[in-house]
Amino acid sequence: MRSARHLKFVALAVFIVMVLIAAVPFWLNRSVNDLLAQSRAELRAQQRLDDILTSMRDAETAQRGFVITGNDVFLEPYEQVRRTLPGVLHDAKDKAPTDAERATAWRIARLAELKLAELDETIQLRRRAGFEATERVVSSLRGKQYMDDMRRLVAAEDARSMARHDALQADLLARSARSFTVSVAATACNIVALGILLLLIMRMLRARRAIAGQLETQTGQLAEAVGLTTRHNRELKFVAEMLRAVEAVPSVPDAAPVIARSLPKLLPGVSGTLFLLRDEDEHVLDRHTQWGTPSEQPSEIDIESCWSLRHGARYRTASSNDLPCAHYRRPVEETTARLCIPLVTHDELVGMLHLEGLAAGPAYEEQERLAVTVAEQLALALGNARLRESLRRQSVLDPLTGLFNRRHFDAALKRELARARRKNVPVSLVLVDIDHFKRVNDDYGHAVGDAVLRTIAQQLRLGIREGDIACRYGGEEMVLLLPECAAADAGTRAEAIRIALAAIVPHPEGEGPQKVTASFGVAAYPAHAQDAEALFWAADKALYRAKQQGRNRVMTGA
Ligand SMILES: Nc1nc2c(ncn2[C@@H]2O[C@H](COP(=O)(O)OP(=O)(O)OP(=O)(O)O)[C@@H](O)[C@H]2O)c(=O)[nH]1
Repeated sequence: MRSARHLKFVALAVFIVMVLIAAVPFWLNRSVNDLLAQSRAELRAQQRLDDILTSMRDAETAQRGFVITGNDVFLEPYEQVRRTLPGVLHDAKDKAPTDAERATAWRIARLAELKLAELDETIQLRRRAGFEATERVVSSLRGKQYMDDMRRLVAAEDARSMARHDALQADLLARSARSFTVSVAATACNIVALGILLLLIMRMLRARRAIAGQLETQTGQLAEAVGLTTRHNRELKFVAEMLRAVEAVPSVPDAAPVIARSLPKLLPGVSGTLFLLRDEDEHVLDRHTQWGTPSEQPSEIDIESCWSLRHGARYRTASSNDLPCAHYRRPVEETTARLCIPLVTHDELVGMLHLEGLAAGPAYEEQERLAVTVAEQLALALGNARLRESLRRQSVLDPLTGLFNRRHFDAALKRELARARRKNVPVSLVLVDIDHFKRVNDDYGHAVGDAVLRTIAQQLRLGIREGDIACRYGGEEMVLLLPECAAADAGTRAEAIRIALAAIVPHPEGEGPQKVTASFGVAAYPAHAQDAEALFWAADKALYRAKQQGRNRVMTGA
């Protein structure tokens, strides 16, 4: 841009110089014209003086003819001069080019007027007194003197005027020659300047074309960038929407339908399968969801069956030359690509995204970039969901037995009692206390005691329905909360658990007790108590009775 401005400035300067150069011959021509005008004015002034002299000669000849003949016919030229002379005299005096010439013109005019007066006088005399009288006056030579003076003045002026005219001609010739030389030089200069100007204009046009080309390229790049940004923004919006939805799910499996709904929007035409790492087995991933028209995939895969999981990096197959993963059930197609992306967050594997039907060719790179971005974000969101789930579980679960803890039990008891009141249904409570547990600890140590606690917890879990809650209330005391269960049914269930527990041989190798029993205290709302505290107290009293009556038994109600 700066160089274009610079070029414009130089072009303008060259143009001004050209105009100035072109003006020089005009200026010289004007001075030549001035000289010509001067020369012409000189000639006209001279001509006017000559005209006066000629007129006066004509008038004198006419006067002579009249004096000799007395015939008025001879006076005609004289009359003509009388009519025209004043104007001629006035012009001669007024239009003389210089002061000296003006003074001479005045003197000649004065002589002409005197001569004319003398001619008048002789003509009048001829009419009045006849030829002789007139001849005497004419012979006085007064009129001749006027004419001689006039002739002398005009001749002197002629000579001076010729000299001046010659000088002007010489000057004119010199100036014309100079003007020609300058004109030729100016034309040559202007041709050179024009050439420079043309070169500059061509350079300017070239620079402009280059700038226009650059601008066009930049405009194209800008449009491409805007298109790319718009597409990225749309993708980011979809990713953000998906992540928000995944963040809101209560557990990792709940995220599956959200992902299956969102990914087709982000990767249209691409089918996929989401595998998630199994909680209790770090080598197995379960198939959680699929979308699009995916190929058949196993319901669970081993880490070893996928190259991406083995190497911890995305794995792509796009032709039959590529080694397929073991979880592929169909051979690799030549027209589309498959991509396995491990979902890893904070160096921990969360799952694996298997994509199919990816475009082959250059569009693939773009799809892969997006798929990897989505997978990274998804791994993070799923990792967070898993963390949230685990934290939530930890806050309500007892770490040793995996049963709910006392805090959760208290809240659940209140909630179930309120529901029972609203729905007018019973709720039962079963307190479970291990018999002679102190002995187990004393005889085999706390580790074995803990193992016994876990065995009993497992047995309790197995013995209750879905929706029932088993808690470790504290120490070796556990409690079952059985919604919509009356005292009799609760007693029957407790009895079944008791029998199952008594039948277990926890340590067949002899490194722990061969038998474990527990006592059960059962109480129910509304049969034995109306509120949580009373219900618990009633169940505790029943438990106490079971202990009192020899342990390993179930006692019910107040
Ligand atoms: N190993 C282990 N022992 C526990 C735990 N919590 C409580 N205990 C033990 O459980 C025993 C409870 O003993 P007691 O209350 O005297 O009753 P018991 O020996 O079971 O006798 P009865 O209930 O009358 O049959 C104590 O020795 C506690 O130390 C635990 O988390 N792990």
